[in-house]
Amino acid sequence: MIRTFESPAEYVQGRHAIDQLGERVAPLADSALLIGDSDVLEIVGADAESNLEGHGVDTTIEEFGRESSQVEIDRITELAEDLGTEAVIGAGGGKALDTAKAVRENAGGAMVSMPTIASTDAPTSSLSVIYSEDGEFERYWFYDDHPDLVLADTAVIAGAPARFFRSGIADAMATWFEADAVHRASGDNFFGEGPTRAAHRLSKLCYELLREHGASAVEAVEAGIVTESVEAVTEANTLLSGLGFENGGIAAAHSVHNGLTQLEATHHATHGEKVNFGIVSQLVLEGRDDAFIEDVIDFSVELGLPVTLAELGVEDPSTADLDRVAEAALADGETIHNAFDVTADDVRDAMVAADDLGGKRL
Ligand SMILES: NC(=O)c1ccc[n+]([C@@H]2O[C@H](COP(=O)([O-])OP(=O)(O)OC[C@H]3O[C@@H](n4cnc5c(N)ncnc54)[C@H](O)[C@@H]3O)[C@@H](O)[C@H]2O)c1
Ligand SMILES: [Zn+2]
Repeated sequence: MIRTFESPAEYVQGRHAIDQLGERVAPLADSALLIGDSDVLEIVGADAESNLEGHGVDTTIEEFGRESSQVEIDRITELAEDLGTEAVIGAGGGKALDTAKAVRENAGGAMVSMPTIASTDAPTSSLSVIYSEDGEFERYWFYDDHPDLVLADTAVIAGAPARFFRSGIADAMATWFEADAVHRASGDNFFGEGPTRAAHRLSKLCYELLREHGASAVEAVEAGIVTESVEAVTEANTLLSGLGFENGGIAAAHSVHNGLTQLEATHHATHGEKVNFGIVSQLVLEGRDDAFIEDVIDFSVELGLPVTLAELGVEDPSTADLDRVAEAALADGETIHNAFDVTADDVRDAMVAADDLGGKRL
């Protein structure tokens, strides 16, 4: 079996890491197009621009329209090509970073991820998740290249609403359960090859850090302060989860997430919040014992993560709705097939059971 492990070229994390943006981008490019939505630009736009310009990187800023859709990718690609910029910098959450990656794929040059929230493991990966303009999951888009630089400023991340940080913990917890399921089923990683032992162990370290530091890190972010717990969890959410999911492979939790996007009512829930429900659904599919599942649910509840469909916005779902979610979770190419041989009835019933178990622990 061929095993592969790939990663971004450089990862930088810490309080005021943004002060190093210019010196780290300058060796990669003489000009940059920085994209972020209006809220993100308000927070980091001016600092990023002056730091880049201060290191001789000619910088253009463009407001991102908030959805990683083909239409938005095409619009920004045209701008990057017209400007002839040598680097695309994505600032913000997963959607801005995924859009920046797609623009780099189209326009060439270097790609820099500057996550301003630790909400997902998108910053390090070499793929984008593409949605319709209405926010429904459409497809994954895989690239040959990883980001050239990932720069995470923990002062910015700890200053953001804690909900994003909690969501990143859920996305990162899924990394362990999914990589472990793929490992046991001899499934593939995101590169279509076997996962390395390193990927499996990094995913486990990711989960351990979350269990050890998750609660205190969430409290710190609620207070807007940076502690070593915040550093540990940011690293787990961003670096370890990113390396772990891509190199270790994902499974049912993310397929349930993708299925849930079929229901309009879930669109206000974050990626991580939907993934959290997917984790418990996956554990039910695996036939884990009651105590194990209750422990994961209790940790989620302690952190304030949703464990029921109602918390995701879906009150009293009809069987037809749940069947639609289950069928979407089992669509061709879905990652659930990496580790599970199950039917739509199995997935629907696992979601009903997860919802029921979650409701009992609230
Ligand atoms: N490509 C991958 O490998 C990968 C992995 C996981 C998730 N994803 C994708 O990532 C997306 C979800 O990302 P997300 O949950 O980060 O949502 P998001 O990108 O929509 O960002 C959420 C919000 O955070 C706000 N924000 C960002 N930084 C802030 C700050 N410092 N302070 C205040 N507000 C701030 C933004 O304005 C935005 O409204 C989904 O599309 C998902 O599919 C991709
Ligand atoms: Zn995810």
